[in-house]
Amino acid sequence: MTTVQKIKEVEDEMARTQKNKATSYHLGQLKAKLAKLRRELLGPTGGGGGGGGLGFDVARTGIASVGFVGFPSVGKSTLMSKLTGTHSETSEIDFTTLTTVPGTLKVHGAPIQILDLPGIIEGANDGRGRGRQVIAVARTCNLIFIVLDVLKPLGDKTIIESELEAFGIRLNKKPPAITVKKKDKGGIAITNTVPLTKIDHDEIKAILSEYKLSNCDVAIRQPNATADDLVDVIEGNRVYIPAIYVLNKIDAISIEELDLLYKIPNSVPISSREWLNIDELMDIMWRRLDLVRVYTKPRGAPPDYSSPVVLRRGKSAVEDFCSAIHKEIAKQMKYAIVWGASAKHARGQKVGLEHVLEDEDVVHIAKK
Ligand SMILES: Nc1nc2c(ncn2[C@@H]2O[C@H](COP(=O)(O)OP(=O)(O)OP(=O)(O)O)[C@@H](O)[C@H]2O)c(=O)[nH]1
Ligand SMILES: [K+]
Ligand SMILES: [Mg+2]
Repeated sequence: MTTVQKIKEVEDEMARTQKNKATSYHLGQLKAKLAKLRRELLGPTGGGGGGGGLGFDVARTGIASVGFVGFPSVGKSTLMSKLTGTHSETSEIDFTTLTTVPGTLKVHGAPIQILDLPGIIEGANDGRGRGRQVIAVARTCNLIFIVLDVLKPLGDKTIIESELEAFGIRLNKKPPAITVKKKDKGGIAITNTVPLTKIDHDEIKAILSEYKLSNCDVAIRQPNATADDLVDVIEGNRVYIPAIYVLNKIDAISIEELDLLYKIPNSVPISSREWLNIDELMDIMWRRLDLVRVYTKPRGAPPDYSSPVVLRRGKSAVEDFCSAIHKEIAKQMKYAIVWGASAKHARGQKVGLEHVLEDEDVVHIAKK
């Protein structure tokens, strides 16, 4: 039996099994089995095929990247070409784009790389077409645009989400607040600071046993933690990426139909052909990228607001700011003065290399 067939078998058995007290151990086992099979499938020697990385290795530029994922002919290339001015072939024929086409877009002084990708279809992650390569590129992006055709958005949305999920991508989600600490002896100890509503001790034990974890401390601080959350923590190779649902081709529907579509969370209706509502899309893109702009203030001169140093959240300490300018600057720095949201007072605050900067802060570096 191939890995794909084994996955199908486990999925079928899960669908047949009703969740209740008596079945939770069994369901826990099945969920862990499924995660292991998927890992096998997606590994370097995975049975899924899909070809090598040909044409998918693009030079990564810019401070952050946005990948366009969607079914064929939803308008990904039309949007990417118009946004970046880089030509990417468009047509009414499916699978027009056959490789990753990169373009650059400057937003609030920050160069953002836009990656137009080939269309994917159901079964992409088990090797159909170039789906696996597309999803592998999406895994490395800082933000994903899931582009949907407004004439058939909901079915497509579910399929794309599950293809990305199966590849270990978690959309619009934070890593679960669960820790699993291995020990040499002592068996299994489960503690929870929140009530367990979606998982019970039997299911937790089944999952641990499937991963041969017979001595460990499990601590659950995640409200409504699920078996899948626990499996994600144990597997450990998940990526958590923000996603925006871009509902394209609104020029083809009525205002009444549009009102219904707005109810999809994290969605933005647009028309890439008629260039409608692109401003809103850009605003939301900027917010979800969550970048930190820092303005440099030379001694005795006003700050330079024209070209910010752009940093990523989580890598926005004064030290990161220094290395973004020149690798020697951190060594030469005596202290920095910071004005803005991260500073304690409006007059400016004297800080060191470890101080974390906020968006639109102004920084002066005093040298030794
Ligand atoms: N009505 C309408 N048609 C659009 C819009 N955007 C794109 N299209 C049309 O949809 C078709 C597909 O557009 P593409 O940009 O090639 O779509 P794609 O998603 O890149 O397609 P693949 O590369 O094949 O996956 C073309 O005929 C476009 O002109 C839109 O906003 N409204
Ligand atoms: K197309
Ligand atoms: Mg295309």
